[in-house]
Amino acid sequence: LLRWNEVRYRKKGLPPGTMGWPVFGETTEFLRQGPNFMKNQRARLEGAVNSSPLLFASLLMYGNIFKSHILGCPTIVSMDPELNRYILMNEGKGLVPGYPQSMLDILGNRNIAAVHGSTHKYMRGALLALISPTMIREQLLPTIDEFMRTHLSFWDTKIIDIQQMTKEMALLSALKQIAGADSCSISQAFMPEFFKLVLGTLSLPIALPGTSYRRGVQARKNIIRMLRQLIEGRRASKLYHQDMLGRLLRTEENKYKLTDEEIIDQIITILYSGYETVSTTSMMAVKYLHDHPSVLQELRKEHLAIREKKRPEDPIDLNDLKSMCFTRAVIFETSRLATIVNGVLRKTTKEMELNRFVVPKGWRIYVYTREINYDPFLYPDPLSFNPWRWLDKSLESQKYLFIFGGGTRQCPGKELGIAEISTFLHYFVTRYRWEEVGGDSLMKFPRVEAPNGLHIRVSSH
Ligand code: HEM
Repeated sequence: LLRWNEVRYRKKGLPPGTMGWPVFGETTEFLRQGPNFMKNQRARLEGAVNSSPLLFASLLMYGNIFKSHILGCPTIVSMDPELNRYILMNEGKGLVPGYPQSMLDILGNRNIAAVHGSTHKYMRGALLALISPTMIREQLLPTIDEFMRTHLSFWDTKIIDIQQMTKEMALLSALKQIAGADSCSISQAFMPEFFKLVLGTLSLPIALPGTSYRRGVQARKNIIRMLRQLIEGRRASKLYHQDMLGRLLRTEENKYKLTDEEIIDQIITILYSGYETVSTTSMMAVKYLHDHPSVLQELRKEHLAIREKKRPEDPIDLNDLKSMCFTRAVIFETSRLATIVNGVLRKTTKEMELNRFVVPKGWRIYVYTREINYDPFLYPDPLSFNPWRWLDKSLESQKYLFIFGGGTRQCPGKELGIAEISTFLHYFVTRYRWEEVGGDSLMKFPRVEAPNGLHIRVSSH
């Protein structure tokens, strides 16, 4: 079977690599070995090149790229920073998002990852209008501030699971930005449905009773029902709402006019894209700060200086946010060292040549960006947690920084996400001290997560 599968995918000019078993491919190895899977494949290729001068020459010239069969699809894995950049910058040449079917089914066909070309441009434009710098300054930041103050109340003298807390925080904060005061009435019913939706997107698309996929599809239906009710209520009441939904519904003041289906998928996009990224970065920042007291001390100094100039009830404003240089550095260093995003998925809409190798139509490309986060030339002593390195602003604009993706799909929520995590850290470090209860394990691949939670004992600062 192994041989048959190799023969089946034998085509002149494909990158080197093995295809594993029919159907399953090398998925088990990929998931079990994680980052080592990529390293092992590369080592195997390097071993093979000794017997093939041609392969040696092509690897030397065309970099780290191999073929495999993972997560149900023939896939090219690219670890080559230059090629990764090229792929991200050239969607128009037939390199479109290649996320799994379960994700597309559950997130909707107007979800940003499901649309290309002019529709993508339109949906992205509509999204950017909601989270522009002006919107952040005038509406989103005040909402985030108000939310964080309350969410972070009464944590002292308690043992909390910071993973659970940051997950709820990311979701409820986004929900409040979307639906304002109405979010309070729906949040309790919304939260469990949303968690089911997320699990469904990460599952195999098997619609049998009891599967995560089926539960995810059902959760999508329930979420659509809740959002439709909200939209109808808003239309009936005619009150002016200053939140994202209010803006989406006021077509007269909006350059981008969306149908109700598009509005719903746009809301699900915002909730889904910012959820795991913001929550996991916040959790890992808490973890790294705990393990590095000198960083925590510097961070706390920055936030206490901001608080000193304010009355307790004064919110964080854009000037405060801009002054949080060290906080921003902590967030970048956390994203880098924890590698919150290992890479992004693309697929080819036609056969093409990449780095002199043939990539057939419909193959996935795993733009694997993890390794670049540990490049000793870009980040000296790459395994140490050193936020100070980001105070040199040129690091944020270097061309191989893929923490927020790149090209036409670069994260539009980057500054919003940073604003949320910074506000969370502000109230967390100025109000509390904490220590880990201990014994919790952390998984780094395929997602960063603490399988049994990350428990900390919190006391007032
Ligand atoms: C620390 C937080 C965040 C990180 C690390 C992050 C990371 C990323 C990455 C790597 C991509 C590229 C995906 C791809 O190329 O396929 C992306 C895209 C995206 N992000 Fe974020 N993100 C963050 C926060 C947010 C937030 C708060 C939002 C909320 C609006 C958001 C909305 C999106 C959207 C809608 C896309 C798709 C853009 C498109 O396809 O045009 N992200 N993000």
